[in-house]
Amino acid sequence: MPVGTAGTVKAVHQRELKEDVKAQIILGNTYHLYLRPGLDILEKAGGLHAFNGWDRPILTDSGGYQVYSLAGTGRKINEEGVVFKSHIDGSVHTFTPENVMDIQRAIGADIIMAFDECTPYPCDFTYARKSMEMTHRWLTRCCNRFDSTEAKYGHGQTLFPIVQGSVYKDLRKQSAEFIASAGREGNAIGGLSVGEPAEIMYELTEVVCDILPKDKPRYLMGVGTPANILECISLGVDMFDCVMPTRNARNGMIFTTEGIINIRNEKWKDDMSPIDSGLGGHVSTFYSKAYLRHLVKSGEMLGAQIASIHNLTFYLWLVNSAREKIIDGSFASWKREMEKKLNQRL
Ligand SMILES: Nc1nc2c(CCNCC3CCCCC3)c3[nH]c(NCCc4ccccc4)nc3cc2c(=O)[nH]1
Repeated sequence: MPVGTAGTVKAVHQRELKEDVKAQIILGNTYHLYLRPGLDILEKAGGLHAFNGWDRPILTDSGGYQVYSLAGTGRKINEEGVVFKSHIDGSVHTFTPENVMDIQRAIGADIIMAFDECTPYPCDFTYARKSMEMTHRWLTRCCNRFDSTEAKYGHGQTLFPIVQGSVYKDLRKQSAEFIASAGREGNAIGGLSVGEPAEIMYELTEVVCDILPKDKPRYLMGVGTPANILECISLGVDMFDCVMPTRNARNGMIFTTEGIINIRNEKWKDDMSPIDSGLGGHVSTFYSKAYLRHLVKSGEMLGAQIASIHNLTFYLWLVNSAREKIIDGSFASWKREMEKKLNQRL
């Protein structure tokens, strides 16, 4: 799911997202959109879909993680919620389980994330248990608020709860059972991809996926590299979001079907071959490596646009290919073949 922050997937038009990248769900950012442009503008527009013109599903995160990672110092967490200072103008705000439900309803997200605490890593068992238990109490408050309010713009909205428990198996099992018992349309796995080794992330993802209901989508938040994604698909994950394809594109890290390219590297200076002839989509075959390198080195906006569309097209190609291989029963062997290339630096 391509990540947007301020109501846009950076440097990419909706038409390109639909026609080139072939994206379905994109992410919006509750923390950012609440601060700017603000709910009054979004409501006047008729919601985020009307505002940015994306007529497919939008998922918004609940803002807790963004406060944790963006507002940094100025925040204080207590049972009520999180008090934080805007990174834009320093104004003080409070997010609670109740008001982030209202905020995400007002944004008009199709998939609304529960208000949780992403437990920092590393932390001791007691801290992780207390943090998980608060996330569970907050989930109950989210469900009560969500179930007693209506969608604002005529289209349905659904709430996904989020499993926590840090890196402790017993807590992860407890949290997965509690989240599953909420009986929602989809379930998310949080508190991972926060600095823990990949093997730990895989082990806990497997533990949680084995407990969450098989007939509901499972969303692993904030993951990840192409290799992480293939491994987690094999463990049972259906949905992913990561800033990597777009953020890394802007500094020249290009994912291709043959391996990873740092386009700023001298070696691509006179390579007139397409960015990635193994990938469908316009930009990957229309533009050369040398041209993209030149644009990125020159800081040209078109460089960020081409690299972002290409990387997103690659990520969507990877997961669509994985789906096809699962259906025709060849996923395990295809994954082994792909893994040789995914980590290869060209
Ligand atoms: N509620 C919630 N969100 C989480 C997120 C944010 C997911 N992306 C939202 C999206 C909304 C729109 C704006 C962008 C973000 C996570 N991201 C990561 N790792 C990222 C690790 C990473 C990977 C590559 C580059 C930077 C950071 N772990 C996460 C855990 C949680 C969690 O427990 N609870």
